[in-house]
Amino acid sequence: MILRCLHAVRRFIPHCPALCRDAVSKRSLVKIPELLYSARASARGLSKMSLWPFSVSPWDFSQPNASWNAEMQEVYDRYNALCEVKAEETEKKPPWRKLPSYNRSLKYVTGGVYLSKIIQSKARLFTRNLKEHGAAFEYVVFMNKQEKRCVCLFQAGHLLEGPPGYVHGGAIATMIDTVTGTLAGYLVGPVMTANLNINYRSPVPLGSVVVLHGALDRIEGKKVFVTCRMTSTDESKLHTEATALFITVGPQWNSFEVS
Ligand SMILES: CCCCCCCCCCCCCCCC(=O)SCCNC(=O)CCNC(=O)[C@H](O)C(C)(C)COP(=O)(O)OP(=O)(O)OC[C@H]1O[C@@H](n2cnc3c(N)ncnc32)[C@H](O)[C@@H]1OP(=O)(O)O
Repeated sequence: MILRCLHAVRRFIPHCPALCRDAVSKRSLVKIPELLYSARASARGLSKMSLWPFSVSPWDFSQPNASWNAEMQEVYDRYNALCEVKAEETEKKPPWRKLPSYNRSLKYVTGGVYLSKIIQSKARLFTRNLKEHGAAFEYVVFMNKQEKRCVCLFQAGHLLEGPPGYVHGGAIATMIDTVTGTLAGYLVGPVMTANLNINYRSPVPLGSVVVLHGALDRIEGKKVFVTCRMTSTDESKLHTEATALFITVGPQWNSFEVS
């Protein structure tokens, strides 16, 4: 019973590997009181951090944090202000909405209802699973449903280095997939990427802030075509251009097997 509890603790404290390794070895059972004390201490520490998984209200990674540079904060403030602007009298909501973002996104988005409970409990979004703020993907998506477009502010951390001093092309592709996929998913429900075409026009300096502009091109049956441009924050410099095709997927996801 105790072992099963410790295994459960190991599953839910992914950021405490040393404790988990110790906790599941039978030899360390004699140290259980110490381990429990240590687990409590870890829990206290982790609960102050963003990734504590037992938190009642999940951590929203779209909130500003200390790793953001002045430019990221300034552009964020600008778009965030748009989310508070009242639209025409006839419309109740402002046209812009800042999307929350969690490290277990599927749990909290509409599409998650199509997935089995097991998939939901295991599903992670890899862009949101690093402990260190600012090390990799710092981003926020603002959605304009009326205009069927979105913008994403992206600050690239040092772990995303490809060519010396510049962001890796795969990391850029990840962000384009994330932004276009979020837009498609927001507009039509759960989708899978079928095709992604990227033209890299100019390298993105590591640590810099860029803006991704995603826009719906068209919808044809199950196919959702989205375009994306990645530019400097003042839009004077084009970094990448991309087109993406998403295919809507539905309840058949329930038949996915989980190992
Ligand atoms: C409140 C907040 C909301 C949002 C909050 C979101 C939170 C967080 C978001 C993070 C956002 C991350 C977004 C990442 C999204 C991935 O990264 S998904 C992972 C990468 N993608 C994959 O692994 C997909 C693998 N491929 C597949 O599973 C299947 O091939 C697909 C794509 C589902 C298509 O399935 P299929 O059975 O082939 O589709 P099928 O019905 O036969 O074809 C439909 C149509 O599409 C066409 N088609 C299919 N594939 C292709 C292709 N590759 N090229 C061209 N045409 C194609 C077919 O020809 C057909 O055309 P029509 O005959 O209808 O004209």
